[in-house]
Amino acid sequence: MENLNSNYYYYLAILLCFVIFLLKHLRHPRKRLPPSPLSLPIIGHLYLIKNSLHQTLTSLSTKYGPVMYLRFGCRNMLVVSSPSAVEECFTKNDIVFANRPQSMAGDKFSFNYTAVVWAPYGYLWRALRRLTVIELFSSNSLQKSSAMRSEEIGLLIRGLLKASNKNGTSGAKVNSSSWVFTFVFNVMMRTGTGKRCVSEEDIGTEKGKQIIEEIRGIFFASLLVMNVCDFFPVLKWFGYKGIEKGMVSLHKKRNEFLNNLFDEFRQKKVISTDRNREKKSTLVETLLSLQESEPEFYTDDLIKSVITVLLIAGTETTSMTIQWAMSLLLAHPEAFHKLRAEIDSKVGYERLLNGSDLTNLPYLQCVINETLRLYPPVPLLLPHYSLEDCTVGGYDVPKHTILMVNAWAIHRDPKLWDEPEKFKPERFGEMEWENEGFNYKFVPFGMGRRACPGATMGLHTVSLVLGSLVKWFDWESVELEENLDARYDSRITLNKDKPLERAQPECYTYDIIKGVIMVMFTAGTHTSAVTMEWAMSLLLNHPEVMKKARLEIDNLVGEDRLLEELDILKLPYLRCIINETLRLFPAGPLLVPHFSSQECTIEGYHIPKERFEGIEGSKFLPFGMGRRACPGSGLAMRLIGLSLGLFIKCFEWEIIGPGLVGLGESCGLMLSKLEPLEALYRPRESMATLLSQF
Ligand code: HEM
Repeated sequence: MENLNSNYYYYLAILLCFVIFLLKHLRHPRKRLPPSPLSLPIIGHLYLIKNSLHQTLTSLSTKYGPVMYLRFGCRNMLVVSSPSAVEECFTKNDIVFANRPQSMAGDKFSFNYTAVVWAPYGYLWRALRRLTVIELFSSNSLQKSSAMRSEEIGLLIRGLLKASNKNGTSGAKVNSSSWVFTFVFNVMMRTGTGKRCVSEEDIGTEKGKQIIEEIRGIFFASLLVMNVCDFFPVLKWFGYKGIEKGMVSLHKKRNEFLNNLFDEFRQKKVISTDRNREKKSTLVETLLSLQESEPEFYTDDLIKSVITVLLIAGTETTSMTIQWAMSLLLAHPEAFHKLRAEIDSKVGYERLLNGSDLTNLPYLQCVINETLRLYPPVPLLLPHYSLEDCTVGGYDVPKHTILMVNAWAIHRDPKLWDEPEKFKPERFGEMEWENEGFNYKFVPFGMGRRACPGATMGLHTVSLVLGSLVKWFDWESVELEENLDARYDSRITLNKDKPLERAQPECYTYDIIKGVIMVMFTAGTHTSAVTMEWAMSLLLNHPEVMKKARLEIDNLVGEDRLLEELDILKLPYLRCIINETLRLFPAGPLLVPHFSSQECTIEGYHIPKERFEGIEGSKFLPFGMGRRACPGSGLAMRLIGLSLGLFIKCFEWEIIGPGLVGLGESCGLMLSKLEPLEALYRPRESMATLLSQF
C-alpha cells in the first residue's frame, strides 16, 4: 500500500511538471536563440576570451556559425560575421539596432550622452548627426577645409625632410607614428578650433613630442568603449582596478583642456555678436555663436562633446590607417612602386598632392581599401544595442542585446575573398567592385544609420598623407610582413604596438619643393626653350617630318580645338621628334655635375672620392639617370610637346633666306644654338576660325 502511494505521488509530480511546462511554453513559445557555446554561471562566456576579442569571436564563429549569441556577465551579445547577417542587421533591423549600450565610458566621457557616438537614437542623436554633417562632413565643409589640409601636408613633408637631413646625411630613423599622429591631430584641431595643437616650430622636436604625449594621455588613454565593469557592475562597488576613478580624473583633464580653449575664444572676443555666421570659420566659433541664439540646445557640454568626438573619433582611426598602409606598402615594394608610378604620372614632380588629385589615383584608393580590409581600425565596429525583439538569420534576438559586428572576420573570410590573408590592392579595382558589390563584405566604416559620418573626411586625409609620403620619400622598414598580424592588439581601436620606425627620405628637400617653382622658370624654362628652338630648327630643315607630325596631330585633334596636354600621350611621332632632338642636342650635354661622396668603380676604372662629370653607359639620357635625374622631365616633355605641337598644328613655317637653318652650337653648360632661330610663320588657313577666337 505504501508502495502504491509513493508511486502515485511520483506520477502526480511528473504530470504537474509536464502541465507547468506546457502552460509556460504555450503562453510564451520558446525563443529560438542563435547558437551559443556552453555558458558558465555568472561569468557566462567570459572564460572563452583568450587573446584579443575579435580573434576569439572569429574562432568561435567558425564553430558556431556567423550568427552567435553570447553572454558576458549580465549582458547578452549577438555577434554577426557574415555579409547576409550584417545586411539583415542594418537594413531590416536598422532602427532596432540604432542605439548604443550605456556604459561607464559613455557615463563619464560623453558629457551626459550628448556626444553623437554615445547618444541614444532619437531626437538628440538626429540633431547632433545633422549638425556634424553640415559643419564638418558635407562636401561644402570638406571643400572649405581642403586648403588647410594641404598646408598641413606641406608642414609634415618639410618636417620629415628636416629630420632626415639633421646630421647632414640623407636618411634617418624617424618615429612615423608620432609624426603622423601629430599631423592628423593638428588637422582635427584646426578643423575644430582653427589652431594647431603643436606649432610649426615644435613639430618633431622634443617639445612637440611632449605635447603630443600629454594630449594622447588626455584624449586617448582610455579608448575602451566598454570595460569589464559594464558586464559585472558589482565590480564598480569595489572600485575594480581603479577604472572608474581613472575615467573621472581623465574626464576632469579633458574638461579643463576644453574649458581653457573656450575661455581663449571668449576672451579674445572672437565670437562677434553680429550673427554673421559666414564669418565664423571654425567649428567652435560657429557653435559658440549658435549658443547665443539657442542656449538651451547648444550648451557648453554639447559643444565640448562635438569637439571631443572630432578629436577622438577622427584622429586615432585616421592615423592608424596611414600607419598600417605604410607598413603594408613597405612589406610589398612592388605595390609601393606601382603607387608611386601612378602618383608621379598623374601629379608629376613639381607640386604637392592635393584633394583634387585623389579622384585620378585609383590605385591609391585600392591600397587604402585593402589596408582597411586587412586592418580595420575598429575591428568589431562600435557596439549597437537593440531596443526591441527581432530576428537575425532566422534566430530570435531578444531586446536589450548588444550587437557586435565582426568586421575583421568578414574581411578575412576565405569564402568571400580570394587569398584573404594576402595584401592585394588590385582586388579593389573598379571592375571587380562593380561586378561584385562589396557592400556588406567590406564594412570598415560600419553600415546603416550609425555608420561612420567621417568616412569621407577620414579617407581624404589618409589618401593625402599616404600619397605624399610615397611620393616624396624612399622608405625602409625593419619589420617583416608576418609580424604585422601579431601586432594587432585587442583594443577596440586597433593600434600598432611598435610604431613604424625607419624612414629614409631620398634626395628631395623642402627647399627643393619650394624651389620647383623657381626651377620651372629658370632651369625648366631655359632647357625647354632651348630644346624647342632646336626642334623647330630641325623641323624647318626637314619639312617632310613636319608634314608627318602635322598629319598625326590633325588626325587626333581635328580642327575644332587646340592641342591639350593629355593629347601628347597619344602622339607618338611628336614624342619621337622631341626625343630625336634631345638625342642630337641635349640641353645639358654633360648633365649637371654629380659629386662622388665615396670611392667607387665604373666599368672597371677606379673613381676616387672627387668630382666627376657626366655619366656614361646609357644610350639616351637627356634628363640624366638615377636619384639626381631631372625631376622635371615629365613636365618638360609635356611643355615641349604642347608648344611644339601647337606650333606645328596652327602655323605654316618657312626658313628666311636661302639654305637651311644653321645648327651651330654655343659653348657652355647649356647646349644652346649659336645663332637664335628666326623663321617666318603665318596661321594655317584651316585654323583661321579657331585662332580668331583668341
Ligand atoms: C579611416 C578613418 C575612420 C574609420 C576607419 C572609422 C570607422 C568608424 C566605425 C567602424 C564606426 C562605427 C560604426 C558603427 O557603429 O556601425 C565609426 C563611427 C563614427 N565615426 Fe568614424 N572612422 C574613421 C574616421 C572618422 C573621422 C575622421 C571622424 C570625425 C572627424 C569620425 C567620426 C565618427 C563618429 C562621430 C562616429 C559615430 C557615429 C554614430 O554613432 O552615429 N570617424 N567610425
